[in-house]
Amino acid sequence: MSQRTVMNEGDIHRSITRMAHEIIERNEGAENVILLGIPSRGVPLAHRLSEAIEKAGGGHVDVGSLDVTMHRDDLRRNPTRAPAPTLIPDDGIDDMIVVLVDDVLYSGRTIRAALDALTSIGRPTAVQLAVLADRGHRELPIRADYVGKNLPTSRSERVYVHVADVDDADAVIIEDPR
Ligand SMILES: O=P(O)(O)OC[C@H]1O[C@H](OP(=O)(O)OP(=O)(O)O)[C@H](O)[C@@H]1O
Ligand SMILES: O=c1cc[nH]c(=O)[nH]1
Repeated sequence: MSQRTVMNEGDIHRSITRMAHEIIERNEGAENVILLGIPSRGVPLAHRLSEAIEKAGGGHVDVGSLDVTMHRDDLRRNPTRAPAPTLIPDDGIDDMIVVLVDDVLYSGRTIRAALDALTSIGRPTAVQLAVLADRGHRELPIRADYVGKNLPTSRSERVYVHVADVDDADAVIIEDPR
């Protein structure tokens, strides 16, 4: 097995800062934006994006978390996943621009489940997607609006995002089982 670090703390910080600027530019400000992190690591990343948006002059952006466990299409194959909290800002998501935040985008199935989960919560004006790492190999017609880094990978590899809030330090690592 081999591992290689493809993003370090500085790279992750710069990517989040850039994505924050892109969110502000695309939405002509961030006053109608809500960030919903997908547990587990999407949630601390959403908080960091919110801080970066505020630093970039976009003002305060609410952050919540969206658990997708019960909406997954592999629930029957893997029934032991523990649900995580869904926490929606008090004013809800109606007529807001929801930016879903996740660490890795791969098959797209987690994001499909997130879109399903959102429909029971409200009707946003638009839903956008921010991911720290896009490793390709999509199985559904889903793409990210904001990407920290595109990581060409083989299917046998696995991408691990470490965030200091949960792990020891910030890093993005590709693990090759061979
Ligand atoms: O595009 P996909 O094929 O759905 O893969 C991406 C998802 O996989 C990982 O979550 P995982 O299910 O491993 O759980 P975790 O967040 O608890 O690590 C990652 O955090 C994404 O949410
Ligand atoms: O490589 C992968 C694939 C799915 N989810 C991850 O976090 N990494």
